Order: sequence, then C-alpha cells, then structure tokens
Amino acid sequence: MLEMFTKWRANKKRSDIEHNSIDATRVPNHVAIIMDGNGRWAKKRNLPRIAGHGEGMKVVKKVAKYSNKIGVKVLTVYAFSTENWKRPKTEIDFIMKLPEQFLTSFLPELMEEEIQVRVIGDLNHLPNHTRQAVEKAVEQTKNNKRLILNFALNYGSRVEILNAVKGISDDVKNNNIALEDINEELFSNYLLTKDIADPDLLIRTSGELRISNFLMWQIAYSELWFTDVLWPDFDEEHLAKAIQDYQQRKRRFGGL
Ligand SMILES: CC(C)Oc1ccc(CN(CCC(N)=O)C(=O)c2cnn(Cc3ccccc3)c2-c2ccc3sccc3c2)cc1
Repeated sequence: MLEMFTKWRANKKRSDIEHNSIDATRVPNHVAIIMDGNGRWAKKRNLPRIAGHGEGMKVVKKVAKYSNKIGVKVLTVYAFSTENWKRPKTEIDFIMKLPEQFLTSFLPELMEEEIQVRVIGDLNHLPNHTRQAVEKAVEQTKNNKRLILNFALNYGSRVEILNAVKGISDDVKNNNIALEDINEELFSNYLLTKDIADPDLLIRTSGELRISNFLMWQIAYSELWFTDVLWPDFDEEHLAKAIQDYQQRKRRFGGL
C-alpha cells in the first residue's frame, strides 16, 4: 500500500514539475498529433490490436483535458495506421464503435471543460450511427469556447489541396474571383482547416519519422516533435515535454 502511494506521489509530483516548467504565456495555440502505435502497443503485450485502440481512445481524453488545462486553443488528432486498408473486418467494426462510446462517455466532461468537438474530412465514409453520434457531439459542443478538439477523419492532404485547386479554378471560371486574387490567404480558405490557424507544433508518436500526407500545407512552419513512445503510453508528461521543447526552440526564434 505504502509502495503504491509513494509511486502515485512521485508520478503526481513529476507531472506537476513537468507542468510547471511550461511557460503559460507561450503555450502553442494549435497542437496537431499523429496518433500512431496502438497496434504495436497491443502486440508487445500479447493483446488483440483492438485493445490498443481502446487504450488509445483513453489517451485522447487525457491529452484533450490537459491541453485544455494549459490553454492550448486547438488540438487536432489524426489516427494514423499503415494497416488502414489491411485491417481485418472485426477491427474496422470495433473502431467504428469507438467514436460513439467516446462521445457518450466523454460528452459530460466536454461540456464541463467547455471543449468544442470539430471534424475535418469526409463524414460520409462513416456508418450512419457513427456519423449521427459525431454530428450530435459537434452540434452540442459548438458554443463551447475553450479548446477545439478537432478530429481528422478519413483525411488526406493531397486530396484536400486538389479540392482547393478545383474550388479556386471553379470560382475563377465563374468570375467569382480573379487570378490576381489568388494568394496564400485565399488558398487556405479553400482548405478543410479554413477557420483554424496553422499548427504551431506537430507531434508524432511511435518512432515513425514521416508526415504521412497530414496537413502538408498547414505545417509549412510548424515545429515537428517525434517520440518513440507508442500512443497508448503517451501522457501529459510527454505532451508537457513536447511543449517545453517547442518553447525552447521559439526562444531561439526570438533572437537571430
Ligand atoms: C468526433 C470523433 C470521436 O469522431 C470520430 C469518428 C470516427 C473515428 C474513426 N476514425 C476515422 C475513420 C478512419 N479510419 O479514418 C479514426 O480516425 C480511427 C482509426 N483508428 N482509430 C482508433 C484509434 C483510437 C485512438 C487513437 C488512435 C486510433 C480511430 C479513432 C481515432 C480517434 C478516436 S476518439 C474516439 C474514437 C476514435 C477512433 C474517429 C473519431
């Protein structure tokens, strides 16, 4: 019992220390995370892959609440998995049930924490029951003014950029805009992230050092932070460390 308490205390202290060494006045406005490693986490423990996804979902809640606590304005999360297309049907079915469980269980806290849920990407690929649960949560939280918890669903940057090109071409063809109007600001208004500022910090877990077609236009000037930690093991301390590193880098940015 005493040993457990000592461990709890050390953990609590560590996360406070980590938290305290974040400069509250220079917290990144928008943090984007490529959540990777659920499968490996489960495999390492001889658990079924869906156990990794279940754990991963709990980490989304933890990281969202901590981001809200320290004053991050937007947290965009992207579930990346190379097996996206190779997943067995049982896993796909499990994954598609996660959002409803997540939203039903998390909605009271989302309201209490004044967190707004948004999605970028195509909801139509989701089963009806999943899409309805998402639309309900987006509707119910739309007036919440603190953290925007933004889910990238079925998202791909190149498709997003191509759709922006098509939208702009259409508007030029229909004389809604002139060629000389096309600049970076106008272009970004045709992206799914149109009313969201670019990520200041992009985090990717599980040791992969790739962008994987995620927010490629938006991360042009973002700080990139990679960790070997598998998503289900990621916690507030890892996020605090990423933000401390971000703040160190920005300090140099201030100088020449
Ligand atoms: C508003 C929000 C709750 O609505 C959503 C509607 C549909 C999805 C499912 N989804 C999109 C479909 C696709 N495959 O693109 C994924 O991104 C996907 C693919 N694997 N995992 C497991 C995983 C879980 C946790 C971390 C990484 C991967 C997820 C995933 C991602 C985050 C969260 S949080 C609650 C459930 C869940 C599931 C997601 C959100």
